[in-house]
Amino acid sequence: MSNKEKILSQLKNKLVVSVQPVDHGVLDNPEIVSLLSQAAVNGGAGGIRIEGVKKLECSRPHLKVPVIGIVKYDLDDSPVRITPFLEDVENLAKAGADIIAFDGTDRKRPVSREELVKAIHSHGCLAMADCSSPEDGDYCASLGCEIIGTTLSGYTGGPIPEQADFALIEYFANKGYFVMGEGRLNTPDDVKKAIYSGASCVTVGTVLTRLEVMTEKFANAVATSKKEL
Ligand SMILES: CC(=O)N[C@H](C=O)[C@@H](O)[C@H](O)[C@H](O)COP(=O)(O)O
Repeated sequence: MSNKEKILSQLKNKLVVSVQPVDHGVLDNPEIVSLLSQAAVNGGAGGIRIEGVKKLECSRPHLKVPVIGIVKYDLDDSPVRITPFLEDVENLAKAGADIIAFDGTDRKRPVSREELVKAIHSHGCLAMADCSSPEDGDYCASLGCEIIGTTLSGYTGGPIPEQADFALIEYFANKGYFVMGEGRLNTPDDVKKAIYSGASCVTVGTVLTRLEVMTEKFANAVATSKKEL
């Protein structure tokens, strides 16, 4: 079995946990990301997604499951945030990523999607395209991306929908892609629906690893249902 087949078979029908604590929050550091990742694996995660080279470096030695690496930026001249540069591909690969995910959308970007995929493959990693639409997925699949994700559906303009994009999962699955259902999968039922829609595996982030975001939801629920003393 090739390395590529091995990694895809390890991920098939598995939960990936995206361990991306709130930016600049108290949990946003490499040791904590490493511990959260290990806890996620202990709870049954079959893969981990990590943002940042240092965090990946620190977590990798403790993880026996496939690791998806990304680096995120807020650029002045491009809306693309996820792994826009070639040097990040190199650094993520050196830090031990098995898979490198990048923004697979057709938007203004510093480096073309073709160049990114080539670089990811040249480092022996699998390429995952974070897509927003059927066109993104079809194009990135034609470039040889091994994993097509719904990660960016709902995040390229307009209001963010409540629900995950199950229709996009189904579209990609019908094309025969290895599909990562990702984005707004917030409950075990969402995850089941994603798999039934054809996802090969799923990624869950915010509800598991952004403690401040989730706490705020509960705190608001309490605050808005206060009874008079
Ligand atoms: C749109 C974007 O930048 N998504 C990011 C990609 O890395 C993360 O912020 C998400 O947490 C991740 O995709 C998992 O999704 P959710 O947190 O909804 O389970």
